[in-house]
Amino acid sequence: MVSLQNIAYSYRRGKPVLDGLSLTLAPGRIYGLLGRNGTGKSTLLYQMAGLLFPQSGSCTVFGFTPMRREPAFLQQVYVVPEAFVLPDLSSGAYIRLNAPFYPTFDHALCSSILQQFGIGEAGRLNRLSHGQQKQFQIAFAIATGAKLLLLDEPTNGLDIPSKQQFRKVVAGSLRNDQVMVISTHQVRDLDSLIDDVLILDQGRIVLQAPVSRITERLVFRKVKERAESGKPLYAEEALGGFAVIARNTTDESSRLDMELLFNAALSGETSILPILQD
Ligand SMILES: Nc1ncnc2c1ncn2[C@@H]1O[C@H](COP(=O)(O)OP(=O)(O)OP(=O)(O)O)[C@@H](O)[C@H]1O
Repeated sequence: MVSLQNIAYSYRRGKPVLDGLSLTLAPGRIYGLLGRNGTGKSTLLYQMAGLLFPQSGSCTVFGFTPMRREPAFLQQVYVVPEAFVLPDLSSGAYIRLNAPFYPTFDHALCSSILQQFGIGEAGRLNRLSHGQQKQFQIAFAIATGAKLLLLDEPTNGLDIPSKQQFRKVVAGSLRNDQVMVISTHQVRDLDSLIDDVLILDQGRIVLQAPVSRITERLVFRKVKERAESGKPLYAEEALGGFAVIARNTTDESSRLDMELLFNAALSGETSILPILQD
């Protein structure tokens, strides 16, 4: 269990990035952390990882306080940062040097994911392309078996087949005692991968809801005329008509349009968020 209570954090005085943020994450789930550029998604991930310390409030991760940075905690958390530099080492040498920090590291799983990404025979890591370096980092992260996996914009730099591969690898490898948080502002990349949506805005989580609850209570439709959907809760122009969100009053089954939900949640439209509350 990951629990953040009333966290505040600012880099510069008077400019809070996190401002009274509370959040609880359960094992066995993949959370999609969405937010505009610069809203504080990375800052939030770093609080959970013990890389930044809350200025007020409390954070606990599987019973540990991340800011204490105890070795037993650090073995159980892995962050793939948005930007990183890999050393001038072969993948095998990198794994031999770094895997021992993670007692649950699974070498067979690491090789299998690297194969799936098509970089099984990777040469020197610093000579791989940016996208391939990202794939290597994702494979290493999953293979650590860490109970908290934090992926910051993991699909940035991946081409379309690699994004599909990423979704397949992640969906197929999470154990039910692990929590994964994937931050992105490219909301479509998380389609059909995540269990729960988290939206961060103005220092707080403005929406936390399982995808199942969202599609139970709301319907997402494409219509030619705005009026076709009765009185939608939210509508925006889309190719050939409108994309709309309406209340699901007839157990209609529709596919979550994450981008539309994200736009609706941040549009100032106040009727949608209360409908999705627990
Ligand atoms: N080291 C730093 N010093 C000062 N300000 C910072 C620092 N790191 C981030 N910020 C500021 O904090 C805010 C949140 O940044 P953060 O990187 O957490 O956002 P983000 O949601 O991850 O953004 P993006 O989607 O663009 O990656 C931004 O306004 C950013 O300029």
